[in-house]
Amino acid sequence: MSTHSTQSTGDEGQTDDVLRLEDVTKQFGNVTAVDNLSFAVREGEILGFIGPNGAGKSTTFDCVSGTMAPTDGTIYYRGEDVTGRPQHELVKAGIARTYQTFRPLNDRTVLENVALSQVPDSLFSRSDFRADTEEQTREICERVGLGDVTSQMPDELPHAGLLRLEIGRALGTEPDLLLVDEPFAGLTTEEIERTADLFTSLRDDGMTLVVIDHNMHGLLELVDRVIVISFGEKIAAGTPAEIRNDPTVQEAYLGGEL
Ligand SMILES: Nc1ncnc2c1ncn2[C@@H]1O[C@H](COP(=O)(O)OP(=O)(O)OP(=O)(O)O)[C@@H](O)[C@H]1O
Repeated sequence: MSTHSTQSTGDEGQTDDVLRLEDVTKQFGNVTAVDNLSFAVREGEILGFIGPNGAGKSTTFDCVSGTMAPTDGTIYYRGEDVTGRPQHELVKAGIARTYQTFRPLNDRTVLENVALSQVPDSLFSRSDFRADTEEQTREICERVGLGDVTSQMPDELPHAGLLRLEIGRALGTEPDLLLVDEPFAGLTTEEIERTADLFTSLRDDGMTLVVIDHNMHGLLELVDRVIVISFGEKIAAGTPAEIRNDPTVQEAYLGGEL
């Protein structure tokens, strides 16, 4: 992971970009889900990526993480053009994501779920499961708050536990850049605080995060900077305070309080 750098506002002229999208468009037939979208993610920041329902946030994550290729535009990761690369290559390069709908392996324990998320090259030595893999897996389980339930099955976990497992599986790939899709949905206020603390600690260790969420209070408390999209287009970028008071953003949310 990389060293945390000093934050600043705005979106232009930075040289410490981890990720840069240039004019990215994604169409599904006649639907333009992402429309000529450009923005950068800086080393060591927690970036909020928000917008109303259907604005194109998850589709942007899909394009960045290699779940699908954009129709047009370019995605740079650490200066390299990675547009349209398959997900397994991007995972190896250091990009991980979580999904709104959790995707655990339901017939595997918590420990096995996290172990199996690790990049296959590092998982086995010949045919043996490496001892250091298990140690690392247990450390990840501890880190996400699942240290006491490593032998449980996913269906025994409460919603917050499944979220932690989703994050643990992403951490198993040892990402530099973690894309988190709506982590706070369905969590209590206390669980939101604990999850936000986990993200902050990951950032403090040098990871860069992009977080989508509709819980504005939780998100704006957490992030360093925010990009707002509506109908696939960027409509605002700034600090949480700037975004809270931005009339364009308030209008996009149909008068909803930010
Ligand atoms: N696979 C698909 N096929 C067709 N249309 C799609 C597909 N995926 C997304 N869309 C459409 O693209 C648009 C953007 O969807 P997306 O899920 O990216 O929005 P979002 O901002 O993540 O929304 P939400 O906050 O509700 O999760 C929507 O109009 C959606 O219906």
